[in-house]
Amino acid sequence: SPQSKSETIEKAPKTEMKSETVKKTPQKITNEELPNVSIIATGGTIAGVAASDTQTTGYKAGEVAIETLLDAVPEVKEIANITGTQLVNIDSSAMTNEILLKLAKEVNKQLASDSVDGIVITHGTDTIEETAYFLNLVVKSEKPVVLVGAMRPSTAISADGPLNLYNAVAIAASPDSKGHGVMIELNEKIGSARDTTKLNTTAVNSFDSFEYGDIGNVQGSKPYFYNKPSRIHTSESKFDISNVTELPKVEILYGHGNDSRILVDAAVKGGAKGIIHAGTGNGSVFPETQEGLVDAQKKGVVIVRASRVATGMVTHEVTDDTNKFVTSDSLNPAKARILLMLALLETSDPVKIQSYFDNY
Ligand SMILES: NC(=O)C[C@H](N)C(=O)O
Repeated sequence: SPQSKSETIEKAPKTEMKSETVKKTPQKITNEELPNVSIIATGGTIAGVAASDTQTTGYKAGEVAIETLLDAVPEVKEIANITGTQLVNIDSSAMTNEILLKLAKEVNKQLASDSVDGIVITHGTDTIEETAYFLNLVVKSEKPVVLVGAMRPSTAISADGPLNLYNAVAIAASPDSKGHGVMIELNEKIGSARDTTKLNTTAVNSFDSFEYGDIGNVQGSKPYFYNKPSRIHTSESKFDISNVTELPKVEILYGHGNDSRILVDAAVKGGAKGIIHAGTGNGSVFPETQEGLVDAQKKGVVIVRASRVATGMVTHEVTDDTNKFVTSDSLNPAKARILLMLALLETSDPVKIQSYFDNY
């Protein structure tokens, strides 16, 4: 079960693992001249430990604490004053709505302070895109928030965590990064929270925003930006979780041939307030499942037609108006679930909810 440990590190620990270049280049700039970056650690493979340095699967994610992550990359102290908080230490497949709310409140609290210029969140890659999109919708600040993970555990040969973490700090420390919404950094790429997704189960270059493009990249301690997300995010977003203690239950159902309504009925019985249907093609639904969804909608459950296909939008059809269904635009089912949970805090009117899907 997720550990809930909260602590603040005033100074990053000294480490033995320094490169020669770092040793020979004493810092000339005083700490007061450096931006202040807060790192919030939540676990993941970036904090994962394997039995040997050649083991890159079957390891335990969310094992080492933030101090150890920083030990591996002491160079971050040359580009920012670092403070650290260990929020939880979990494999991100175990992410809960409770932790999402706790994290969002912590981020908003820290960003409200003049002593924080940007935030880096270390996170497992399995659900990093959902957490990033959630924060993109509820963070009330223009300051940079960067989520970072790794595909190889911290103990692996050529672990990708240290450079990813260094690059994430470089992004969070730069004034150029303001106003881009929440970002995801892996593999020197800067992706938007809305459009970046995991594309490969194990490869280091797993993350991409393949349909709409990355927003930038980071090279030599500096972010370079080329695109700005045009959908509503952060300060402009209407979603406010400051007084929210629980998110509505939303289930995702995966469409397929020879489907049935069994899982739709189970979701309704289980108390779902919303259902994301990851349909075939352009969000198509198997006939019996469709009947189940129409019945669920009549009971007040909000139905969103999304797609199990990796790219493209689900178009809104006249039949959706008749059925009172919402369509997901170009959000994948996992991200559609995040938006629907927040939308349901406001309303259960499908027309209103459709307008959120069209704009966020
Ligand atoms: N690469 C990773 O971080 C995967 C891991 N299962 C996690 O999401 O925590």
